[in-house]
Amino acid sequence: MPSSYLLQSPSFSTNLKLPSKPRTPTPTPCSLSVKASSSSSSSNNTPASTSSKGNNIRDEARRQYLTNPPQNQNFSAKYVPFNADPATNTESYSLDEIVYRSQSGGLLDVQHDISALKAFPGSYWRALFDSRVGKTTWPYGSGVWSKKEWVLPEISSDDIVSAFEGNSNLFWAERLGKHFLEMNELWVKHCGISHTGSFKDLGMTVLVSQVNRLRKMNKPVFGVGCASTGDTSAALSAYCASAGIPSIVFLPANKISIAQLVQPIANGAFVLSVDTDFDGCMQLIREVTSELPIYLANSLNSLRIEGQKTAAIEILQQFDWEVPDWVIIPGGNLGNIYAFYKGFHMCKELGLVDKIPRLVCAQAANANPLYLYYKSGWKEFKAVKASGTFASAIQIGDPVSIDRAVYALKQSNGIVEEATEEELMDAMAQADSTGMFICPHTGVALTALMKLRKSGVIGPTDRTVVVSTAHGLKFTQSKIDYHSNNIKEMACRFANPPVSVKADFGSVMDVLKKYLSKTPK
Ligand SMILES: Cc1ncc(COP(=O)(O)O)c(C=O)c1O
Ligand SMILES: N[C@@H](CCOP(=O)(O)O)C(=O)O
Repeated sequence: MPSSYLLQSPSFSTNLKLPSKPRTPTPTPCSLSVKASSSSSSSNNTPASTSSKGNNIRDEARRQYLTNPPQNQNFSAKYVPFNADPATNTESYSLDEIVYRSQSGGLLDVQHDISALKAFPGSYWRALFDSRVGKTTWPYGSGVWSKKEWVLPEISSDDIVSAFEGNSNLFWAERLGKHFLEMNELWVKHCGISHTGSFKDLGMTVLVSQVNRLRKMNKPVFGVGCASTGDTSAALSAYCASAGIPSIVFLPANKISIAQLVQPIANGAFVLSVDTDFDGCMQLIREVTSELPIYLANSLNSLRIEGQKTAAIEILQQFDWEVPDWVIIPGGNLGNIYAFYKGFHMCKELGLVDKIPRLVCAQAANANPLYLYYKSGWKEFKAVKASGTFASAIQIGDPVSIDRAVYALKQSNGIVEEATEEELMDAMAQADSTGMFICPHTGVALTALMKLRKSGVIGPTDRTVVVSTAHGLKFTQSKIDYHSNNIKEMACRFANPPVSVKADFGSVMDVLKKYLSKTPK
């Protein structure tokens, strides 16, 4: 068992002696009045959070809305059963209802009024979204809320709880691509460079904003709860704290990193450390939220998907609306793979692009129910008992969004791959050696890429995006274990342990000369 699991107390010790283009706004291309890019705060040299009249950015958004309300915009969204046949389905719910499951017990999906959105051409949406990047206009400075019409079109900007999440870095991983993968077009979408250090912020801003609205409507929501492997709980507690809403998090005891554990504690959440695994916590929170006025924040709640899907739209935007060939995503509870599919699909359906990328979902071999299902030719799904993995945030054996993931993969001609502990840790170390500092889950996704490159499925010139889902700084213990050669039955081929040396000139020179003679120029 990796030693990071043993971390529950901050007083752990280790063998390793490590020192303790913003875009130019494009004019909106149609006569529709769009409050896209009020530039009052940036054009008059006043601080971003206050206008020249002393209003804050929320006040300014309200004033803009009242003086110049949007014309001809009847955008709306509702819950429908996931993958229901639109021709026969009669079941739907307002987003202001508290409902997580369909009548038959299946998943729900947020369905947008596509015909209202289609009243505007793809070129309109592209220009509108592009015009909002790099601004502080409330709420469009967020990469999620810059697509508000496609996310929660009916929520008042006043109710939005946002840390201006999203707009994350999509960078060209030149050396990793060329050196380790013989490919020129490897890109990493760094969703972990975010407010709480993971992609969960994208969905949580949407969910907590809707909760804020529900509470103002006097709906019975005392607080918001989730089960978590560490990232959902961090995001939930931060957004709730920012809105003054109580949060309750169920964490599997001794199975998340110290950095993740401390996040909800610091943000004032009510933290339950439960003696079970994530699947056990998930079961408990589902039961609890059906009894108590605690709103369920896991991605079973389809509101989360609406925020997470914006990362896919961002990728297209960052490539100037050119579609990459492949997008590789690590999967656990499996909401995110569907969120990416949904974002890409909406862009195609609404004419922003003409195709979607092929999706790859990557799982840890120790927690691989989707992989096994895929390998069976989608014959029979069986939940598994997930074992310990360094990719601890995806240690999930009974994913709630299994149906969503299968749908996304089938619709995108997708593939599922898996990574052993050694493969994912080696991949992480290789990526880090090219200047990154990725999380083990991104190591899982990179392993999938390495396998697909080796088998020739992904070609040397294919433009490929690996989604990095969390910040590496949340998972330093795994890196310490690896670079200390401190993992049972793992060769740690790329370990780079520090060299202990006496504090005298001669010893230091000896060590350096040896290093220089061995290191290739
Ligand atoms: C860092 C990280 N990567 C990947 C995932 C997988 O996302 P999903 O559960 O949506 O499949 C999670 C959470 O499960 C995560 O926290
Ligand atoms: N990795 C997740 C697991 C729960 O995922 P969710 O997206 O279904 O809430 C976490 O960080 O808790």
